[in-house]
Amino acid sequence: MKHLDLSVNVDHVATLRNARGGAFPCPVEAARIAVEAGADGVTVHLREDRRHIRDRDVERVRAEIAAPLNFEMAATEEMVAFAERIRPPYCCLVPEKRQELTTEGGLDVLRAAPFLKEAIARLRAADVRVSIFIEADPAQIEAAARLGALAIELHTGTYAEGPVGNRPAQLARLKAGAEAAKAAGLLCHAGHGLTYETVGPIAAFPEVSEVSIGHFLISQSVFEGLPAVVRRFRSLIDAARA
Ligand SMILES: CC(=O)[C@@H](O)[C@H](O)COP(=O)(O)O
Ligand SMILES: NCC(=O)COP(=O)(O)O
Repeated sequence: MKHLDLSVNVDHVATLRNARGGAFPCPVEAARIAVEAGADGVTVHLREDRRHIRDRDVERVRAEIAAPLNFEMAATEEMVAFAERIRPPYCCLVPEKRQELTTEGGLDVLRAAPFLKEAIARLRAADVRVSIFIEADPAQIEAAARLGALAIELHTGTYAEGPVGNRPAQLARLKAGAEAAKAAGLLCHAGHGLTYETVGPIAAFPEVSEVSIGHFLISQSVFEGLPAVVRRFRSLIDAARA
């Protein structure tokens, strides 16, 4: 089966750095180490409140890291203008709520503000490939295609973080979403909450071409070291793909 890209999300290296307000650990250095260990790309989410990744981190990842940057952001005027300036190869539009601990669900494309369409058009004009973080709902996926997205990223959080007994049903829902993306002519990415235990069944979907993994991967690095964790994810993904 075709190679599946692993994009490593370094947001929570910045969370640790910001806990003491200093310069370490550095998310750009983490990105460099992850790529050296076999990551195909780097993901960062610049939140409106800058709680972890900051503007300078994104600029430095873009300028200093050879692997493609997947820039996650809310579809706001501020973020679109930022993306137009740094022109990341990939941009993933995500819903954002100031009080949430992490992203709580997919972007509701059917009810999205009119600005979403303008945001996608402006990003495309800046040569940015746009994906939308979305629930595995065929109606949402078809709407994403109509808006001009190149890809969707299936929200895997409900599968990965929910009760183990619900996983077969959640996987069936995600698989149908992956098939709907393919039928709509969209690339299919997946991510949120994935771990060693939950990545395999998602990587086994032939429609999925990229997974982005952050919180568990960075947390586990405290115990195993970042290169070892990236290598282990790489081999779990490759095994599921074989
Ligand atoms: C879109 C997605 O699932 C995650 O990348 C999420 O945006 C992570 O955000 P935090 O790193 O702030 O939890
Ligand atoms: N898009 C998902 C992502 O970048 C990482 O999500 P998580 O593994 O931190 O939940």
